[in-house]
Formats: sequence, structure tokens, C-alpha cells
Amino acid sequence: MGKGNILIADDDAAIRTVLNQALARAGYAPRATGNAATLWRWVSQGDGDLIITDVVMPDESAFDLIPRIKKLRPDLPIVVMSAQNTFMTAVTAAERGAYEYLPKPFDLNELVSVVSRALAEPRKKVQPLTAESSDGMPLIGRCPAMQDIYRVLARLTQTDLTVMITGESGTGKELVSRALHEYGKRRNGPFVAINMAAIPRELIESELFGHEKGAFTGAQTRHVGRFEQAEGGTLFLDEIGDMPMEAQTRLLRVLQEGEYTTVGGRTPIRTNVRIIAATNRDLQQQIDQGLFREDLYYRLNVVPLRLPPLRERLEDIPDLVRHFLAIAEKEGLPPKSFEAGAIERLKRHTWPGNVRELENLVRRLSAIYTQDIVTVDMVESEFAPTSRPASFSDAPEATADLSEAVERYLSDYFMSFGQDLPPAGLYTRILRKVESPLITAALAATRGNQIRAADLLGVNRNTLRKKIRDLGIKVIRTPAA
Ligand SMILES: Nc1ncnc2c1ncn2[C@@H]1O[C@H](COP(=O)(O)OP(=O)(O)OP(=O)(O)O)[C@@H](O)[C@H]1O
Repeated sequence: MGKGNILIADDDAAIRTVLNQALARAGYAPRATGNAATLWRWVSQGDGDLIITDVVMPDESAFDLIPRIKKLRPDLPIVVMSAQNTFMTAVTAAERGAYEYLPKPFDLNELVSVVSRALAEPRKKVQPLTAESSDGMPLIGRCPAMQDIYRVLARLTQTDLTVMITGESGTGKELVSRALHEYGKRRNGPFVAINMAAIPRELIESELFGHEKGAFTGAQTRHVGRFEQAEGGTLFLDEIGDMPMEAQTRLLRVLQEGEYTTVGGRTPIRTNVRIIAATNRDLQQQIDQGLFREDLYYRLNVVPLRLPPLRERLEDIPDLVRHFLAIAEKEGLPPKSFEAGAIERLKRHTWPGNVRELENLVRRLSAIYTQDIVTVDMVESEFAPTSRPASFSDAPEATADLSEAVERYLSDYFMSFGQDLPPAGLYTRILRKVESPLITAALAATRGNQIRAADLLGVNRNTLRKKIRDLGIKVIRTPAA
């Protein structure tokens, strides 16, 4: 029987012939059919050590058949091939418990090596990917902009290209980067995420690249950096715009030469890490201000991916709500549904905190109400207490008033200097002056609840925590009235 019996199902006769030949040449005993029914008959008779199947077959989709096969013979590895190379096809294949997914066209050598790997692995490693075990996967949303993203992602999973994800806070940048890792070539390697905004600036270099013992005061032992931790896997650099210059220079070297040195170290270390960077800022503006290296920007921006804000894909809200309700239910909260009017109300919100804000809202509604059905009024009352600052963008007059007031103030401020202009660096200094009262007000409005304040402002929680620390803002938690 050779190295193993392989069952092939594909309605394209040419593909069946090619696969038969390649597998026979490699020492396997292949058998091929053009339909799902025959495949099922073979499997239920106990034939085959491995299956290679196309998704679309004349009588049944392999995605419907695979769960039955898994139930009957959980240990039988299944390799899925498909010409519909969308990210969701890859996701579905993994969800149904396929061992491997190969987008057509693929290299025959690759197929043979997948087969030999699958047969060599100890059985029962194949676990269906359920919503719980998938850690937030799959990505939800069917709007055209998301479909475009899935198509790019599906192609990217087959490569090691550097990706730059842009999008407002809470649009799913980290989720997308995890998906790229988990469905890519490096999925068996580590995924390491680091948020530049959450780490004190002076520690970023050593956090990323590691440091040697005695590299600086306080460096009592050697420290392993994130690059080393991510070896063979993916490193997600969140809020890359907050990366200090020195660290940028080291990162550039990694991208150019594939090596770096630790802080205080001399020997270059070779590295094999896929980099995914993300930002919610306008990096072009940072470049203009001399805060971000242009050469680094081009190295990182090999494949740009822009995640749309939730207000540009309101049609995805019902799916997202269902998804978050299901998660809440799995976490033990009572099952709930939203009445149509409540969903309509959600579609009228502007979502400054994007998907994260929606997720937190659904969670809160699931937790606090005992009723099975979430009504418009409940949604309304969730928006109400903090709705003034959150709907800032809803109220152009308010924004205009503020802009005018600031403009008046600044023009007076500049006038006061006459010919002797103040020292350089005003941009950052003035923005800081605005930041502090803004954060203080958001904290006051949420009674010191940092998670809600972060939602309200539409910034990452870690970013908010860091800002609170940096700006020396006092957080006072007050109980609800
Ligand atoms: N398309 C989506 N489908 C399902 N969940 C999503 C989607 N997009 C975002 N989420 C959820 O919303 C939350 C925020 O997503 P994520 O942390 O990836 O955003 P981000 O853009 O990285 O935010 P930040 O810039 O603030 O770090 C997460 O809990 C994530 O699971």
C-alpha cells in the first residue's frame, strides 16, 4: 500500500490526473473521485489515510461534508484546496478542522510535502477551530471594504511581506494582524504584540531588542527582547508612530539587513521575524515634523492595509452584534437579542471607539439587563450619560465653537510675543495642553472608569493609561449616584 492511501476529490479531471501522478510518484497510493458522495462512501468504509479535497463539488460542498467526516473519523487528516481564494475560505477550512488549506494554483511539491507532514504527525493534533478557541477569529463583517481586506489578507498569508495596518483605534488592527499570523506560514511560531504607546519611551529599545547585563544603570541581568521572543514568528508593532528615533534606526536595520544588536551588545544577531506594524496616526505628518524616519516608513509600508472606521460600515453592525452576543453567552451571560429598532439606533451612532466601543456596549447590555430583548430605550440610556462628549462629531456647532475659541486663544497667544516668537516645538507642547483637560474631563464624565473613558475618547486603554501617567493626571473613581 505504499506510504499511505490518499483519497482525492475534485470535479476537475485534469487536476485529478495531475494529483494522482504526483502522489504515486512520491510513493503514495492515490484514489480519485469527482464527487462528494463517493468520497463519503470511501471514508465510511474505512478507506484512506488522508483526504485531499476541493471545496466546490457537483453534489455537495466539502465544507458540509468535512464535519461529518470529522465526526466519523476524527483522526483522518483533510487537506482542502480551493480556487476561491478568499480569506473566509481559509478561515472556514480551518474552522471545519481541515489540516491544511491550499489556494489554487499551488505547487505540487508543496502538496506532497504537506501530505508527508500530515501523515508523519501524531494523530489527533487536528482540532476544529471553534469560536472559543480561535481567540476572536473569524473577522466579522461583509461590507465591500472588508471583503477587499479579506482578499488581500488571503494573499498575504502565503507571504512574509511586511504589512502596515492603519485605522482608527478599535477598528481591529490587532485582530487582523493575529489573523495574518494564525492563518499564515508562521502559525506554528510565536505571535508577539507590543504597543509602543504603552511602554515608557526610554525602555522601548531594550524592550524590543533586549539588553546586556550592565548596559545601563538598573540593567542587572540580560534581558530578552521581543524580537528574540518572536523568532520564527510574527512581531506586531502597535502604535508604531510612538516609536522613539533610536529604536526606529535599529528597526530600519532589521528590515534592511535582517539583523540587530541588543542595547549594550556588539555582536549582530540575525533574526527571522515577520513584522506587522499598525498606527492610528497620520505618519506622513509625523515624517513632516521630523518625528518618524521616512526611509523606515517606506520599508514598513510594503503592503498598506486600511481598516475602515465602523461609521463607514454601519451595515456590518447586525453581524457584529450577533457575534458579540454569542461571545457574551459563551462567557456565561444570559442569551439576548436586539429588537430591530435597537439595531437601527446603533446604526445612527458615530462610533468614535469603533468596533471596540460596540463590543463593550453589547457586553454591558448583556450584563446589566435581565430582559431577553434589548430595546431602543436600553440602547438610548447607554448612550445618554456620556453622550455629550461622545457625540462631539455629531454636533458640528460644538466643534466649531471649540475650534473658534482655540483659534482666538492661540492668535492672542502669538500676538503677545510680538516680534520675539516663543522657542520651537510648540506643536507638541500645545497639543499636550489640550490633552490634559480632555482626558481629565473624560475621566470625570465616566466617574474615573478608565475603560469607559478610553472608549469615549476612542483611544486604546493602554494609550490612555500611559497618558494619564505621563501627564500626571489624578484618577478619582466615584461610585454611581
Ligand atoms: N471585524 C471584527 N470582527 C470581530 N471583532 C472585531 C472586529 N474588529 C475589531 N473587533 C474587536 O474589537 C476590539 C478592538 O480590536 P483591536 O484591538 O484589534 O483594534 P485596534 O485597531 O488594534 O485598536 P487600538 O488601535 O486601540 O489598539 C477587539 O476586541 C476585537 O476583537
